[in-house]
Amino acid sequence: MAVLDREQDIPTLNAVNMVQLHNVTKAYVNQLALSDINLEVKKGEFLFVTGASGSGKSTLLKMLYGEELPTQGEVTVDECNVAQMRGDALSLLRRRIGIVFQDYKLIQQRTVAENVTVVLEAQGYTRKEILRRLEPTLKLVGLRDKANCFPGQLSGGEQQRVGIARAIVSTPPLILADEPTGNLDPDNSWQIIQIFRKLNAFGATVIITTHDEQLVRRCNHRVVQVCNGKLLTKNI
Ligand SMILES: Nc1ncnc2c1ncn2[C@@H]1O[C@H](COP(=O)(O)OP(=O)(O)OP(=O)(O)O)[C@@H](O)[C@H]1O
Repeated sequence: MAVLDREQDIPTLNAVNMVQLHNVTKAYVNQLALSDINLEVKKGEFLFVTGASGSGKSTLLKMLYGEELPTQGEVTVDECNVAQMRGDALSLLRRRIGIVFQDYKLIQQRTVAENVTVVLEAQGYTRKEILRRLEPTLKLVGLRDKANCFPGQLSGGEQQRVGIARAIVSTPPLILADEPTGNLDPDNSWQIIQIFRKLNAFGATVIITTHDEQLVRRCNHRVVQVCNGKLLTKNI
């Protein structure tokens, strides 16, 4: 996999883009994480973000849902300038983003079904609507027969499917997954990626960070690499 050149297209605002980073720098107190990066992700695209540990992949994703703010530059998601969003507006934007974590972040005392629907309950969906969404979501991630299990009764791959189900049950147009296969073996990793590819085929924009170069090579999707705070375009 050869690194070709910098992502240096100047972004232009238009509705075709789901995500746009324009001259974005992110500095933590003692650490420059990202330096003057530009990135456009079109609606319906599937993007892998690769890079060494500590290169800034998670930071990039966190800026998309407002968990971290850029030190300089502009982060636009679904035509919203994320840094300018506050309170309800930020909550509404986040509802349009499904987030999947490497460590699943499941509630151990709740069943699979409850873990998946807890967000819908918090968002005020009716019981009928929650049930209408639960069944096809569990089917899509292959967990229909595990709805009443607790996370501790599931394998790592199954727990990650619950994490994905929770992220997608409200059918968000943007799905962000931070090292979703980081704790999984190659077979499970591949199955998880197949779920994301299916969601992408249904129209979702998907952005996945990963260390797994082999996995990336098996898929024919766009790849960018974070390296020394810069974004490089990669050819697979
Ligand atoms: N809250 C924070 N405060 C200070 N420095 C931070 C903070 N979060 C991340 N960093 C630093 O910023 C850099 C980028 O971190 P980040 O977590 O984005 O990397 P990463 O590529 O996701 O790493 P990994 O693959 O290990 O998860 C690292 O040097 C990290 O130590």
